[in-house]
Amino acid sequence: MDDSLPAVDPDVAATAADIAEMEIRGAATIADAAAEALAKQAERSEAASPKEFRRQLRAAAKTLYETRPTAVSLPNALRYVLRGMSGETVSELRASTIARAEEFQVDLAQAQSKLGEIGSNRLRDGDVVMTHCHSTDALSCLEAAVEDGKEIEAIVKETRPRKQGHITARQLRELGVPVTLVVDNAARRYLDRADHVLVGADSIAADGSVINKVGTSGLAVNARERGVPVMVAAQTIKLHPDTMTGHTVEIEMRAEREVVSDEERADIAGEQSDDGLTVENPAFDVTPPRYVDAIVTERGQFPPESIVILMRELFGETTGEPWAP
Ligand SMILES: O=C(COP(=O)(O)O)[C@H](O)[C@H](O)COP(=O)(O)O
Repeated sequence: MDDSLPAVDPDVAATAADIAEMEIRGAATIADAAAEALAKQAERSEAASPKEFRRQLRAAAKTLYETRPTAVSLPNALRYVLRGMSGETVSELRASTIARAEEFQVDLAQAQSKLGEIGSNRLRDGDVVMTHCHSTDALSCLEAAVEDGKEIEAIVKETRPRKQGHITARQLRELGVPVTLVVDNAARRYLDRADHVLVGADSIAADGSVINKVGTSGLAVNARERGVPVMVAAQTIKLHPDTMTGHTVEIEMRAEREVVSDEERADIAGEQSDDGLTVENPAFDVTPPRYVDAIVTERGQFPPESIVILMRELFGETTGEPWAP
């Protein structure tokens, strides 16, 4: 990678900052914003040569890529747009990049609604669904079920430390779905009332492991023990091609202030020095495939163990950094 990459457009820098600070969050939304940012870089570029244009786009992709490490939808989106950048002149390169980014955004939205229809077929009238975090793919399944006239109820886990469950609760209420909001620790008790656990994914590994908001794996283990099926709603943009060649998915560690304030930390430390106090804040965890009943994509639903077939078909042996030529 070239160290002397040019500065990026201020809007690209702003999008990157919003992703890092989680103003823009959730794997599909991040992918959509990244594609749009690349289009903006292309549109605003004043590059004097095709070579310079390509360097600017690579710089923009690198800036966006370095924001958060776990959701593979981000590098998949960047790779998709950059691979569509073609032409001999700056204006051809610009037009092809913008068109490719738009195509990506349209496909993303269509895939989500297709996935929603497929996922909703698993839900019956009167079902109670337990959710974790906030996933637009999971919401799409619930929305399609409601549009089909099914009465659905939801038990929504709060999802500490950032309480994305509140976003889920609000959106479900907008759909008219009755919501019971519970703290994460109450999930096992409320699984007795649930017919399904429904979550999204940030990445799906080749062995069918699901990487999603921390707390998903514990929920899935408890659901298996209680006999409640676990359904993962994940567009194929969440399939992690590098895992086909043995790479693991990096789990993002976030700031300890999301868990304890400075004041709370000082209070815990009391009279002691706080040297011996460690606060860890992993944002995601890994749910092994044996706890997952179905991965629902826009291409149909799959048992987790067979997802690698779809992954190979869609991504071939693609690996490497998204801006690699
Ligand atoms: O774990 C999260 C969000 O984590 P964060 O809030 O840390 O980004 C979501 O379940 C997935 O990203 C899927 O979301 P979607 O289905 O919208 O892609």
